[in-house]
Amino acid sequence: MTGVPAPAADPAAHPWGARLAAAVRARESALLVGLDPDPSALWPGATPPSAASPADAAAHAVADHARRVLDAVAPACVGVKLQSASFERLGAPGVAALARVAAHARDLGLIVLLDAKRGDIDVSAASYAAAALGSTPTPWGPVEGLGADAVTVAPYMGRDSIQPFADVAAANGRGVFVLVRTSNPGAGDLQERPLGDGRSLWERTAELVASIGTDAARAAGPLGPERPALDPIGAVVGATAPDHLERLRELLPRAPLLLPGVGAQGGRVEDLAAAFAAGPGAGLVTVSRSIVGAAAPGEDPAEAARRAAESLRAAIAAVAG
Ligand SMILES: O=C(O)c1cc(=O)[nH]c(=O)n1[C@@H]1O[C@H](COP(=O)(O)O)[C@@H](O)[C@H]1O
Repeated sequence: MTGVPAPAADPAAHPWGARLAAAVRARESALLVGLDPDPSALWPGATPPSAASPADAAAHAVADHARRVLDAVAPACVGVKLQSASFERLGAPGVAALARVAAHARDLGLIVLLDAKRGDIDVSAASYAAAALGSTPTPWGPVEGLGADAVTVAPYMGRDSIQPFADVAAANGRGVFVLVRTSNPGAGDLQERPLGDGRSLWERTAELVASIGTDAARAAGPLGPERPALDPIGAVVGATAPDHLERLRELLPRAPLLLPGVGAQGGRVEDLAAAFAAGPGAGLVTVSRSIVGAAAPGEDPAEAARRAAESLRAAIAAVAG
């Protein structure tokens, strides 16, 4: 333990990299459970209030499902990745459910990562960043956003679209994960394209992320021995392309890497060793379907999810060393 408290305690007082590493050490897990709730495929048992509107009923059921998933798997996890649109699609009740689920995750001591893949011009990016990670000054006083610990960001619009997230994150002890080399088949369409200098677009994106991360670390304090091992700006790197991991780690020596794509998309924890090289928090594996949908027909979904999460936690620990 480093003396840096785990996620919920006064985030602004400690840089994200140090907080993330402390959380992974304290919980002995580098696993984030992903919640992408489909209202038509929830765990059985939710009973919405009678006479509720469809949106209220669905949001109630989604929140109840999400709470039960978290209660089952939290002991094996360091955090939860909440897929924003899965909640937003239920309108205002869905957004309220997202906030309630985030609060429940925090109560369980989990890091809350909002997976919203934002990307916009600077002024709009600042609004998105405040909504996810910060607060907004108003004539009536500051208004808190969701209070997530970190958010995913799409880099297509370039440095000035990412920088507001880095700024809001730094001011609040939060983190950012920028899409660098995603897990989906379409990643090849653009990210693998060679640029004029022979490097691929994902390599150039990784360099941009490293540069923003170094600037953020410099702004937080001297880049000497006191600098946390991890920068506040991380990268999303699909577990479906493990051959890229060594090069990514070379380009991003201090970035936390968020690794989706294990299980349902074919990625394997055993292939991810290079991601963990920079120490606790350097590699974070996020798994949605293979945990939440782990149960065989007739099996208790909570027990199956608990077992799947525990087995992933152990597999990651074995690879991370
Ligand atoms: O940013 C992400 O979380 C993400 C990036 C990526 O490259 N691939 C990817 O599948 N994801 C997310 O991971 C989740 C799917 O996880 P699985 O159900 O475990 O395959 C969804 O929320 C995706 O949006």
